[in-house]
Amino acid sequence: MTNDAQTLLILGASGDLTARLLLPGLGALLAAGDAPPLTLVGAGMDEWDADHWRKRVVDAFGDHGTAEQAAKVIEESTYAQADVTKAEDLRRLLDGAERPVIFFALPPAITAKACEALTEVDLPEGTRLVLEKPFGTSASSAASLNRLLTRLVPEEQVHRVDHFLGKSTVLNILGVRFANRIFEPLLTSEHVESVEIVFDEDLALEGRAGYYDHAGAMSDMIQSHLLQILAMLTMEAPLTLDPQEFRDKTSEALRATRLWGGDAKESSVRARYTAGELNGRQLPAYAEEKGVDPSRETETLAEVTLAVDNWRWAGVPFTLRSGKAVANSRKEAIITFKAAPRVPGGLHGHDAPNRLRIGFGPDMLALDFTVNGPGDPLELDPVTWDVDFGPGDLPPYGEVLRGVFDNDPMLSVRGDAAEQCWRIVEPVAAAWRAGEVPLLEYPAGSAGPDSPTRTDG
Ligand SMILES: O=P(O)(O)OC[C@H]1O[C@@H](O)[C@H](O)[C@@H](O)[C@@H]1O
Repeated sequence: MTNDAQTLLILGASGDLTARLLLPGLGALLAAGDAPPLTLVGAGMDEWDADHWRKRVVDAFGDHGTAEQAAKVIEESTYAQADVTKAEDLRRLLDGAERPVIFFALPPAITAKACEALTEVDLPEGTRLVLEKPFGTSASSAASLNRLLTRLVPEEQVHRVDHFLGKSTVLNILGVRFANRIFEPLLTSEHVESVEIVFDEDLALEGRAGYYDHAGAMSDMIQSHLLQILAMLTMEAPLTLDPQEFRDKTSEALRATRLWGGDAKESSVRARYTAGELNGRQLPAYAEEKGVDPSRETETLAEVTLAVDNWRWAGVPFTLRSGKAVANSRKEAIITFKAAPRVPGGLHGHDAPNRLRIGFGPDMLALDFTVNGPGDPLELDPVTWDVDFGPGDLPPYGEVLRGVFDNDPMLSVRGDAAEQCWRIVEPVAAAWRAGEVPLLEYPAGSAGPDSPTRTDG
């Protein structure tokens, strides 16, 4: 941890992201004693006084707020009403800030305007820019935003946040693959039949129409988070976790990734939930949720099958899927191995595939395989070995902020990777816009629409 004093300036301080994820992550980091001496400044359109802002911070920090450094940060924290798309307001906010971290907790269009305005401001030494997903809305808008950012600070000082990279089991993929000899030699097209990366949630829209109705499941989850997991699962071993080296490897994997079979009609599914009951809650149809424009045809569940077209993975389908309001929600990467080439005659009874599963909530690792089980010694039975990791020391936003304060961009998405992620999903988005893939329906609280690629279990 660096001991240089820093200022965390949150643009969009009154928003949902700040209260729900960013401040709780900061509180946990401060309570863990892992943050530098910090000044916290909130800025937003709302006319708040400092007391109102501090109360929001206290609420968001929860129990962490009583830790010594957290209490000090709260006490000294200030709030400024500002139009963050105006250079004069940004200049005022940055006046006297030490090595500022500017966190854009804002929608993409406002972030782009705020960055534009920053080109007219002399940025203090050591300024870092932290941008939320979605980073742009297409490969070309992401490329323009990247060009704009290079006019502000060097790439190592740009942190494109993907909080999935701060999740402990996502980071655990590195240890599972590259610190063991057991799994890595099997992770090739010779042994792997298929891979699924599934993040189904029992959460529904939860009042986020303003953002979600313009994003939909593919931009919200697949284009960002699930492609990052795919990159971690398919990358070659980095020499070190030096950010340049690590991100070269993940970018290389993304560059090899394209739509399976090249036809979105065959390789994608889109759907949205209708009314239903989920965990005792009656949910309205998505189209009837407050703030939703039904004519937009926003999907609440997306599934895309991809190929990672390189020597190691050619021929293995990778299916990425995420849905809202799904019952028994699964959050796992499931690597399904090919069957044993031949089971000796005489062994009988069970032929379920071997699987390695990496869970992203609950955080766990499991291996499903076949043994001669109890009873009849020649009858085969399935067994599962699993490891429960429990939560990481810090919530994902705590990890992300630790990287930013330490000037370590490893957990942030590099500019070229952000463009690649859009490039991968664009043929699907185009086919959806053209109506080539039907928008299916599934009742909230069901398992989602039927999909030929689906593995239940
Ligand atoms: O499970 P987590 O860590 O909250 O992440 C899932 C969330 O990730 C966010 O980035 C998405 O915008 C949400 O729609 C989603 O619910």
